[in-house]
Amino acid sequence: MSSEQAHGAILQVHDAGVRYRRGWALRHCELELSAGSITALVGPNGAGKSTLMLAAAGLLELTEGRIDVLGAPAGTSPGHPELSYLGQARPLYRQFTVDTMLELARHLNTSWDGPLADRLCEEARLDRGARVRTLSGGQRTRLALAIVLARRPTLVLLDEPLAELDPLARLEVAQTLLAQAADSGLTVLMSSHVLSEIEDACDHLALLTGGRITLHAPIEHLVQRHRLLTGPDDDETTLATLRPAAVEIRRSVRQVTVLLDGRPAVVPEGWTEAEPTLEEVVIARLRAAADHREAA
Ligand SMILES: Nc1ncnc2c1ncn2[C@@H]1O[C@H](COP(=O)(O)OP(=O)(O)OP(=O)(O)O)[C@@H](O)[C@H]1O
Repeated sequence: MSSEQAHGAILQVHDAGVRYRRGWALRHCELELSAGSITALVGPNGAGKSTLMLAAAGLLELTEGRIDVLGAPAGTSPGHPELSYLGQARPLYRQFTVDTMLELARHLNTSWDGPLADRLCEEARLDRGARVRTLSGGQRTRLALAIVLARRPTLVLLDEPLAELDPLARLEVAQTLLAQAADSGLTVLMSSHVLSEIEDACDHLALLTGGRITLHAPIEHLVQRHRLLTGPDDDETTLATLRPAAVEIRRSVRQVTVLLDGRPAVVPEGWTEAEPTLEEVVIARLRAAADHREAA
């Protein structure tokens, strides 16, 4: 075990930048994942999530900065057998049956966990004799996930693994990832637009906006540290005191709602205080980042 793993940092992204022909997709990006964490990578379309994961998987060269995976630079030849990456295009042979696909994966991977692959396929109710091309999008995702996890990696990078899954399948995949993290210390970074399921599947959230990680925290802390204050929209004096810690101020009919990064010492008279949901915090942060970019 390397010193980085001993300290718990499985993935370290330092000042990473990727520049495509049209400009920077990632810039000054910092992120550190500790062992056994399951992190949701959330951000608007085009924020750089896939780019970050491709670079961490060693499939895309950084223009600047550094990414270390398990203590060695990403992309180090002959690659990291302990890292599994699942991109949005699931890497399966369409003509193969589920069984042949699993057999091939078993031959290609020295650390193949057959019983785990069988259990995940059973859980996904996959017909082992069915050809991959006849599977639905969600079933293909489940098969690809079974193969990725049965390789027994230390770190998995999953690009939108929940996108094509029905609500029950999302829950099952979430439970599988949580169990793997708890049982074998698996570390997961998964991009997702499905905010409602993130709380079931992940314990950390990293927000990627404009090519940088702008927020990274345990989900529990993230929700607890914010407060939603609602009051009359003509109370400009109170609003002025709240503004410095406000992530977002939204006005509706005769009311104003302020999402505060922090807790007010006292709730102002005529105002109510509530704990926001994770979705409210993330949406407010995404809107604030979009407004900031528009104003720039
Ligand atoms: N191969 C490429 N060549 C040129 N530009 C690219 C390439 N891949 C991505 N980009 C650009 O880089 C930026 C980040 O793209 P990326 O796919 O990483 O975002 P994303 O956050 O994964 O988006 P989404 O949520 O839509 O999947 C975008 O502006 C995109 O147009």
